[in-house]
Amino acid sequence: MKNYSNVDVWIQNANVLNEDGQMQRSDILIQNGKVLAILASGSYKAADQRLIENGSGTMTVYDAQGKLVTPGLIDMHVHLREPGFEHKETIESGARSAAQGGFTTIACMPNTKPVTDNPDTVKLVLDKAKEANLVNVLPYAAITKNELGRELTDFEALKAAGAIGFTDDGVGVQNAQMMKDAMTKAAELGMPVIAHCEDDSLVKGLYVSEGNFAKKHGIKGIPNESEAIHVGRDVLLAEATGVHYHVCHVSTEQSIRLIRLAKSIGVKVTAEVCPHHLVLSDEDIPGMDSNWKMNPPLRTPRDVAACIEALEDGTIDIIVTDHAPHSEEEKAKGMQLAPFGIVGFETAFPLLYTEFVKTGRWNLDFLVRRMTQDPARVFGLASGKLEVGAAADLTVIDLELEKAVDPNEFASKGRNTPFTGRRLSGWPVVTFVAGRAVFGAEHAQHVNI
Ligand SMILES: NC(=O)N[C@@H](CC(=O)O)C(=O)O
Ligand SMILES: [Zn+2]
Ligand SMILES: [Zn+2]
Repeated sequence: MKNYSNVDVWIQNANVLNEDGQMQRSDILIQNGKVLAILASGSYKAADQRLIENGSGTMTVYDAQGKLVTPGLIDMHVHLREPGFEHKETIESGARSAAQGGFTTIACMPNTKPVTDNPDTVKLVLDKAKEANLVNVLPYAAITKNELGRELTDFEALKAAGAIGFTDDGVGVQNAQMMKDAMTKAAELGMPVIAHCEDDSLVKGLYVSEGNFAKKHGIKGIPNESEAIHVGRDVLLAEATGVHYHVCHVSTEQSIRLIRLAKSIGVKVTAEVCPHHLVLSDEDIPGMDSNWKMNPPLRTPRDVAACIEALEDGTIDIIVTDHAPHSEEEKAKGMQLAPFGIVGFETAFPLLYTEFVKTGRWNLDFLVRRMTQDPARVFGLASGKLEVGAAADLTVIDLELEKAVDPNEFASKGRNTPFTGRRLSGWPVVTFVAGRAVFGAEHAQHVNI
């Protein structure tokens, strides 16, 4: 046993998933924000005793009491709304909400006001995130100025300012030449293009998908092709340009078919799916309630099944929330007029744990990987794994804790969720970023040794 000295944080009795997906009762030692050691529980006591005898500094001790400790969750698609829409969310409130949901790294979309289409706004986002001092915030920058699809932004300058990829999320890039130019430029810079896939001409004024809900209410629905047409166009352009092309919030069987084909011939394409598109279909929508309105819309049960299978077979790589807060006034405008979007940080893990792991469909390890090391792999991040030397970004999850979703408990300013009242288990209880508890700190006890 090595004599570990100057330990800042000692997490005792953590259940950690090892490389083979097996649970191991472990103690985690943290020093200077990094994982110093992962030891079999019980084995650190003696060393601690020596520390006590030496009488060195202050250590934070947290007894996980057998709770699951995972690498901090990563969410590569979120809306923080600042600058410009601070009444919906701020970087501070969004980061707090992320931490409460167990996320330690989040990548925020540029559909702010001003749009994050210039280096100053990228810097502002990074500065505000630093000020909030909660979770790691990675900004995306827009593909086109003001996300209007007319003129490319300055990719070099945006990359230099700290943007991690380019996307016009919120709208699709309608012009194929524009998308091809963007991909060519991004490929030169070694940056990914992240696409919200939606053909405007097929969705004008529509707000639910073409399915039984639309039929029942006698309204015209959004067809699946509106998404898949862009996916098909873009995988061809990705093949031609060699760019890393990432598909946002995949929701249809047709898109999945195209992504599967593109992957099979070696196109550099990756894809994400949101918890709501794995758990809900249009047939679950209870009525004209805007908390069930999001883009892409909830699709048919057949699409939901296709999304689940695609995640399982690797066609879809990662899970993201697309956390999209809106104010109560905005959402009160009714199904037709309210903005698209639902919040996602604080229900994502418990929802998927309850629906897929507790039911026996997925191993716990599968779910955790899709929310940690897979997003890190897809976007080339250093985080996502619990290992010695890595940043101590960790999430403590109480798999036994069961409670109903109560939006009043959200740290987000947004309350717009279709999951109110749903009983879920597997709630994050403490979130550490670089060894500091940014959520649930009250459970991490300080002792002087
Ligand atoms: N997903 C949504 O329904 N809304 C997002 C935009 C988007 O992700 O396309 C938003 O910004 O509100
Ligand atoms: Zn989108
Ligand atoms: Zn989005």
